[in-house]
Amino acid sequence: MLRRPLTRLFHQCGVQRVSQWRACHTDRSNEVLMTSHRRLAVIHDPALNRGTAFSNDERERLLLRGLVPPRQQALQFQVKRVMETYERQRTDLDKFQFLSMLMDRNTVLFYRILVDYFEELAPIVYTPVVGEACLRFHAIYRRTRGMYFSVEDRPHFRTMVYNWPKDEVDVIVVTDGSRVLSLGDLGCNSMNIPIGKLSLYVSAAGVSPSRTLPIVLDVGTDNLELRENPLYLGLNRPRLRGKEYYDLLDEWISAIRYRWPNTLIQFEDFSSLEAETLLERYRYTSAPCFNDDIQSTGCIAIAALLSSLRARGKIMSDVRDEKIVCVGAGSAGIGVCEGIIQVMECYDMAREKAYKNFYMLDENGLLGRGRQLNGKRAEFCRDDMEDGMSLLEVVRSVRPTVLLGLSGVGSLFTEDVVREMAKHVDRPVIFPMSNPSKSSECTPEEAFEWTQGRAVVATGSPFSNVLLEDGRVCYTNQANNVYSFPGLGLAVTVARIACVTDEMFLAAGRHIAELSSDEEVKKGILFPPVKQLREVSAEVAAAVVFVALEQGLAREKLPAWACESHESMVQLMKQQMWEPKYGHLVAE
Ligand SMILES: NC(=O)c1ccc[n+]([C@@H]2O[C@H](COP(=O)([O-])OP(=O)(O)OC[C@H]3O[C@@H](n4cnc5c(N)ncnc54)[C@H](O)[C@@H]3O)[C@@H](O)[C@H]2O)c1
Ligand SMILES: O=C(O)C[C@H](O)C(=O)O
Ligand SMILES: [Mg+2]
Repeated sequence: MLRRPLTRLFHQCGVQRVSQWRACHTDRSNEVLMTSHRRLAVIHDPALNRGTAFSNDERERLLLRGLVPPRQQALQFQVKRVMETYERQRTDLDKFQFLSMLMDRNTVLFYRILVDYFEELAPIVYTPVVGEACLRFHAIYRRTRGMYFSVEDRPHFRTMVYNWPKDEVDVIVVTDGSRVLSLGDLGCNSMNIPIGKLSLYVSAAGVSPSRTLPIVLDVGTDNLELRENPLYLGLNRPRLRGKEYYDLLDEWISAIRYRWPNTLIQFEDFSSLEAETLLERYRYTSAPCFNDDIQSTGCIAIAALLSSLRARGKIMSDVRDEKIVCVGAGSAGIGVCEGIIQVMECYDMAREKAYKNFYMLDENGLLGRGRQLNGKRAEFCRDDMEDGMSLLEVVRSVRPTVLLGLSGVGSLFTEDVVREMAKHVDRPVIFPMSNPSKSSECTPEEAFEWTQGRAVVATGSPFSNVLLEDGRVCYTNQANNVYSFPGLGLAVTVARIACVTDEMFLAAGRHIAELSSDEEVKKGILFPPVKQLREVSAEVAAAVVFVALEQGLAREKLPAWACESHESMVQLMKQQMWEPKYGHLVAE
């Protein structure tokens, strides 16, 4: 395990331990809601609303008699009705809208169906359909959710944060909409991204929905088509850049920290330069924050790669022998490759040597001799190869074992490229990780067809398994950061982790790689399917908490029984998960 100077981290993050396991942490699944609302105000509050499920007693106390149909229905029948209507929606965007409206109406019912039908619904509320919903946000907008902080709101951020009605916020997901999936600058239309990510914190890791806050920073957009559209809901101005941009971010983070000093902040879909700069600016100087596209994507790539070693009958330390071609040198590509370098370091490989295992390409081809780049990117330039070589040339000359796609450009892994790779390796590892689906560098079907089913495949967006002509089933995996951020959020919330470190993502990635059985892995199933994400999140959370304990960053004193083993910690994490069910509703 890599180590950082912990005393410095401890000091910078202002860690203060609490001495007691707080009683309020004993059972998050069974929330008690208190309300002074009565009559329609109850029904119109999605956190309180139970639709037809209000009990007679609740109808009496909250003055609801006559305001809802007489027959009382259990949650399971509401689920049945909602799912029947959902199935009748014609397009994916209709389904997205239907679910958004349900989310606005009844929190418990929305999350009940999301948890129960996760595999079917996650691709709608999250990748890939959320991308389409962002493109159309201005056209399909119905009701506000979350908060917007715009250039024009400066210098009022410190007062604005008090407009949010909750004193307790566990997780914020924030974007400035500058790089939404591979769809480019979508400005204020990006709000569905934080909403979608947070709905996965709740459904996949049991973070309480009332303690989440989606935020868009409207710093303008350079998307002229949007700006000129009269229905666009963001500011009609070019994107703020340079010092003014960072000043705005400083004001925003200071306002957030003023009201919610411990809240986890997830930076999402910022364009690469800003993503990397903001991460370095805030990671050790303010309370917990991380960049999902860099760190969390690194985590799932680590998991997929290590698990693929098992699939190929190798041992984990063989990671040092991988030859990795990564197409895409944005923050996601760099985050993934840096994550894999950390794994190589765990197996005693010197960092300088580890860089030699990588061949990175951007839109100008291979990062080779003479390429002028700064920071981490410069480390990946190959002095021993000509700059700008094409992907096919690189694959031909390098004979890679692993091909990563983080370019945001669909179909870059052409038949020539994949067949060339497959000539030299028995089981080519092919991870087209770009989102949404149409930006996938190749489809699993193509990867399996061009390698006669020998490839080990993981994609960013969900794809089905593939049936080859000879009757063999080839398994695909979704290498998406959704395997990591919800569990991390649960860990930070429960253990009140002061600072999110790379070691936490590393431990989580290594752990996810162990979750599938040998039999599954041999078939190419690299980790459990998304429908088991709640279990995976508990595993991830436990792995993260142990790193936090080791690094002295857990401020909550956790019960001794939970710290005894990984399994006990998983049990604690499961206990802490919010469950979508109608709990106690107390009339104040
Ligand atoms: N699977 C996941 O969990 C996950 C997580 C984060 C990001 N992503 C995806 O990764 C992609 C990239 O994200 P980013 O933030 O790094 O974006 P980015 O725009 O900063 O980076 C894209 C990189 O690809 C390069 N590129 C563009 N066209 C190319 C071409 N034709 N050939 C080779 N390289 C080319 C660019 O030069 C740049 O280096 C997006 O599609 C995003 O959705 C996936
Ligand atoms: O949103 C996703 O599906 C993954 C990732 O955060 C991305 O930006 O593509
Ligand atoms: Mg993202």
